[in-house]
Amino acid sequence: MTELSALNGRGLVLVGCGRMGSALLQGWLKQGLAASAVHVIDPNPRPELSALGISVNGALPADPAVLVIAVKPQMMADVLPRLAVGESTLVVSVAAGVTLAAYERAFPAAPIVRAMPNTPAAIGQGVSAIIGNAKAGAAELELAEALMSAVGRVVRLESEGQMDAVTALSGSGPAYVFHMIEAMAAAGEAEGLPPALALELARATVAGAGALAVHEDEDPARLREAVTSPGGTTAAGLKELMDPETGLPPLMRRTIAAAAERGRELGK
Ligand SMILES: NC(=O)C1=CN([C@@H]2O[C@H](COP(=O)(O)OP(=O)(O)OC[C@H]3O[C@@H](n4cnc5c(N)ncnc54)[C@H](OP(=O)(O)O)[C@@H]3O)[C@@H](O)[C@H]2O)C=CC1
Ligand SMILES: O=C(O)[C@@H]1CCC=N1
Repeated sequence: MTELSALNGRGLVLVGCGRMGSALLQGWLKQGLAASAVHVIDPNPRPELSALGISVNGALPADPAVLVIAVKPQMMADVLPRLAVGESTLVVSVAAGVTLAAYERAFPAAPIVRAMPNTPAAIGQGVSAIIGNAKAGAAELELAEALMSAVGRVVRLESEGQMDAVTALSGSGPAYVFHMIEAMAAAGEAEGLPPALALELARATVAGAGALAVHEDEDPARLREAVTSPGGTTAAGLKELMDPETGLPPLMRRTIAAAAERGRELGK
């Protein structure tokens, strides 16, 4: 695995240091990237960046090792024409929707990797999918993997065509889970629980179930069955939740289809 300290000589430029950019940056600094090697471009940078010794909105290195783009897709038309890198800089973008072809028009010589992380990256528990363009060889993909591994696990995609579905599933997915916590808590309240207790139980249940789901990669269907006593409470609840017409499967299908479609629109 590539060590991020290897970037300290030529440096890394981060364009957009909002929620995702700053989560990534924290991970990189923990993994040995020197603050003095980081150059952030952001219109409203957090004051602590300069205090850490990071260059903020200053002169950029002529030939950085990596250029990371973490601005909103809608900003891309403004941002890309202002940036220029050559063949020896790896471009990594985490933006939803925006295609490798769009980055290739801006950086025709560069190896380019699209990455799709998610917000658990902020605590090192994200999952990112990556896909590179034709100029991104094994070394560049390994470097992109090292960058995204700093904030969680990484999967490599077989084709860029999978990226909108990935974005809809794992990129947006934490929001669905947070909404499930909200919905479970509201339902607990409706059954008579005090709001704070309902929220505590919902949050702890999702956290515990999530931890169990990744523990030894257990099959979620088996985990579900282990909760479900024949003729018991879970079976009664799941009869509603798993209803093929009105339950979670068709709702999740529509949810992820809508998110993927939005990714395709953002890429146009
Ligand atoms: N949030 C998420 O869960 C995920 C987001 N992403 C992707 O990450 C990207 C960033 O999203 P997120 O971090 O949530 O958004 P944020 O709005 O939190 O971050 C974007 C940052 O870019 C800054 N910015 C705006 N214009 C420019 C510019 N011209 N040059 C440099 N920086 C600029 C913004 O500043 P200001 O706020 O002052 O405008 C902000 O700090 C998006 O493309 C999104 O698709 C990917 C996976 C998950
Ligand atoms: O909502 C969005 O567009 C971004 C991409 C995935 C998560 N957040």
